[in-house]
Amino acid sequence: MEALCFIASPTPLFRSTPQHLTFPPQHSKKSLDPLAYVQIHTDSGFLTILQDDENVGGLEVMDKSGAFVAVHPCAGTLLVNLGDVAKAWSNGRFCNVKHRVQCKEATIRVSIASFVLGPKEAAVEAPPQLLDSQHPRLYAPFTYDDYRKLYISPKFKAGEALQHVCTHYS
Ligand SMILES: O=C(O)CCC(=O)C(=O)O
Ligand SMILES: [Fe+2]
Repeated sequence: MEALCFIASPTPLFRSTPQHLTFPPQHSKKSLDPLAYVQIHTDSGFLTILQDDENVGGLEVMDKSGAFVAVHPCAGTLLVNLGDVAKAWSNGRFCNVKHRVQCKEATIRVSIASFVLGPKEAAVEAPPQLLDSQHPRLYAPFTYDDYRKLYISPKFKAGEALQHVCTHYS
């Protein structure tokens, strides 16, 4: 059995890597959740447009209390969620939702994720209009490529990488 995650072709703002998820989930580290197709994470880019499997569930998003809420399959819909670049650019106003995909059924699960990442070379930084004395800059400017290196580091397993580009003001 297997689950497939097809990902759209790259442009400077729109880029990704194909994933092929097998059933049962296979992990290199025993400490990881054995029921997860995709471990808890935030997406690294600005936003993700997801066409999930219309029949097989498994996607769960974390609410403000830290509890996971299932996103049930809904035919004919797309799901959009914001990622780390959106949170940094908005100076914390947009939420980079934590989510995971749990293995609920021994069957094929197909999802299509399209990632809008961020500028290829320019820095991601909150514009001056979003900053004032009540809202000091929360994140040091970074390029998406540099941030991606931090994001994929094995040190950050659960969507915590963005915390490491905080400025000293926060
Ligand atoms: O397949 C899904 O429902 C979500 C996949 C996902 O979270 C991702 O690729 O970042
Ligand atoms: Fe994701």
